[in-house]
Amino acid sequence: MPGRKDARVLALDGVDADFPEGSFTAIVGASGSGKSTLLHCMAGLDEPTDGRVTMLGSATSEMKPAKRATFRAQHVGFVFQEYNLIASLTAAENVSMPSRLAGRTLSKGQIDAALDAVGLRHRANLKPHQLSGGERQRVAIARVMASEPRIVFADEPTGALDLDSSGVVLDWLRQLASRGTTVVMVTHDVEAAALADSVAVMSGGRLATWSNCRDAQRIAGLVHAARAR
Ligand SMILES: Nc1ncnc2c1ncn2[C@@H]1O[C@H](COP(=O)(O)OP(=O)(O)OP(=O)(O)O)[C@@H](O)[C@H]1O
Repeated sequence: MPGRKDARVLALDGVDADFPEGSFTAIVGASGSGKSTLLHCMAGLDEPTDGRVTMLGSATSEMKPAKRATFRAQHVGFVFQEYNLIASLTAAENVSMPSRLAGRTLSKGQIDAALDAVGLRHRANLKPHQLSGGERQRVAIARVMASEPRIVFADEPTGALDLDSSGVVLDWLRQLASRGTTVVMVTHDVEAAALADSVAVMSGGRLATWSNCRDAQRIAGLVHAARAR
């Protein structure tokens, strides 16, 4: 822990998981159970003190940071609650940025289509501070759509959205997986988790249960049971 050298937190403990290509997995669990840490370790945003992460056949946890960043730019998309939009760029420029970093230039038509899909074409020239929280989240989604990554990590993708927009986002994540993208989504929303192909339940830094359950109430029960264990 920063500033407290002796204090140690075991955020993840013996997690062993495989996310097949084209699968849509929800990671659920009580607050503090390690969901975001797992997502960050998988995505290479945090470095595990022990263990190994492999994506698309490459051991990304063993890559040097610069190589891992290039790998992420080429293959990975993020939909995080903090949006991670670049403040000085417009919505349209934010959408085109990952592809530019990966060495591809998007046409105006591709950028417009991605913004259209999330209902924000009319906001293309605005900067993040001129958009609402939900709109920023939708720009982050358009950005991932336009760059068509092979893997998408989503952390509470519906957290800042109203019911309608949540439905659009979840539909889109489903479609993405059906086209072969691997989607891993951390969520507290059991209704959202019920739309995934499988649900991983975390508790105390461990993966407590895997389930194919599509019933929100039963998923809530699994979270509760894992917490009680
Ligand atoms: N930078 C950090 N320093 C110290 N402890 C941390 C840090 N990040 C996370 N933790 C701890 O690690 C554990 C797992 O945290 P994590 O954020 O992964 O949980 P989570 O399941 O995503 O929680 P939430 O649903 O509340 O977002 C928690 O006990 C948390 O307090």
